[in-house]
Amino acid sequence: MTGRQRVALIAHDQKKDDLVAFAKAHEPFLSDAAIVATGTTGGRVAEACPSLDVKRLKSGPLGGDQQIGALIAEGAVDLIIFFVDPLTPMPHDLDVKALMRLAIVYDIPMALNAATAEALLLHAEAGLTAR
Ligand SMILES: O=C(CO)COP(=O)(O)O
Repeated sequence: MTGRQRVALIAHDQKKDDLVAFAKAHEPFLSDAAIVATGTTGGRVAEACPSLDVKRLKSGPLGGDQQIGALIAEGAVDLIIFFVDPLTPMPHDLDVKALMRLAIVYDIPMALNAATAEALLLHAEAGLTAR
């Protein structure tokens, strides 16, 4: 993949600390990327990592997952890091499922937990195409 990577960052509430730590650990790579994030996640990441270019969308339960889904459909996302909380029921579970479905439809690399996110960014940082 060439050019500036377009990375979507999303985390459920119980996973936000983990995603912030992940973003800090990968700040050099992410500071070269154009980042979109759901509202609260984006605020947390931008606060912790001032060097990052983070575009904040709506909060997840208010449509943020659907906005990211729309960006996927438009071909505007190269990589998705989504730290999912599998233990808490969500009012917007259908939106989360729809986002994941579109990532599969368009074959966009998507990490749903920290271990996969590490692997995906190692790959991207090595300059390898992620797909
Ligand atoms: O709910 C989310 C993803 O489903 C995340 O939304 P926030 O980043 O606004 O908390």
